[in-house]
Amino acid sequence: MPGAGKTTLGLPLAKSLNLPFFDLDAIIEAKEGKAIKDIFTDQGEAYFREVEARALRDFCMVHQAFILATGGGTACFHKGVQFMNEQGTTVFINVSAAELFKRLHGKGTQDRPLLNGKTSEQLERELEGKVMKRLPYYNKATISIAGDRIVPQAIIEKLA
Ligand SMILES: Nc1ncnc2c1ncn2[C@@H]1O[C@H](COP(=O)(O)OP(=O)(O)O)[C@@H](O)[C@H]1O
Ligand SMILES: O=C(O)C1=C[C@@H](OP(=O)(O)O)[C@@H](O)[C@H](O)C1
Ligand SMILES: [Mg+2]
Repeated sequence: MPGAGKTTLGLPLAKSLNLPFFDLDAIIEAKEGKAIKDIFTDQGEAYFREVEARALRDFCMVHQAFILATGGGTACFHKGVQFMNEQGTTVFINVSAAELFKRLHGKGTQDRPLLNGKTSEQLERELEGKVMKRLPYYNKATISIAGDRIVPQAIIEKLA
């Protein structure tokens, strides 16, 4: 989910495993020459999902061993989780909707177009709804780690 810590945990995780780290949103922004939120505004979500799916597949064609932080929706559109599971190991960082709300309300929604412009109550409900809707996809991940204070070491232990 957005706010789960994919971007934050990805870099130290990659360092510990001696692997290069990449963030799919950053790759998309570089390719499109604009911020994720501007892609949503200018071209809409369906376009973003196509670009995201293409960027993921292009990336995997040229990279072998890496840690990739995806966006929260990557697994859930265009058979994302199925594709990623064919490529390697996927990790579901399972953080409660209540904790996601604590992390994201206020500034955390500014660059997250799907969560932007909502009241606190709307954001809380939106996060709960999204978690429920997306769980069937996230639950297909190879490895799942749950909790509101996940550290890179905990992921490494699950990978071992
Ligand atoms: N393991 C963690 N424990 C506590 N706070 C975290 C953790 N991971 C991320 N955060 C905080 O949550 C917010 C979103 O993190 P981010 O890595 O951007 O999430 P994602 O890439 O999954 O959307 C940031 O403010 C970050 O500091
Ligand atoms: O959950 C989503 O659908 C999205 C999550 C975002 O990434 P983060 O999960 O890093 O916020 C970004 O890819 C885009 O705004 C859509
Ligand atoms: Mg991120």
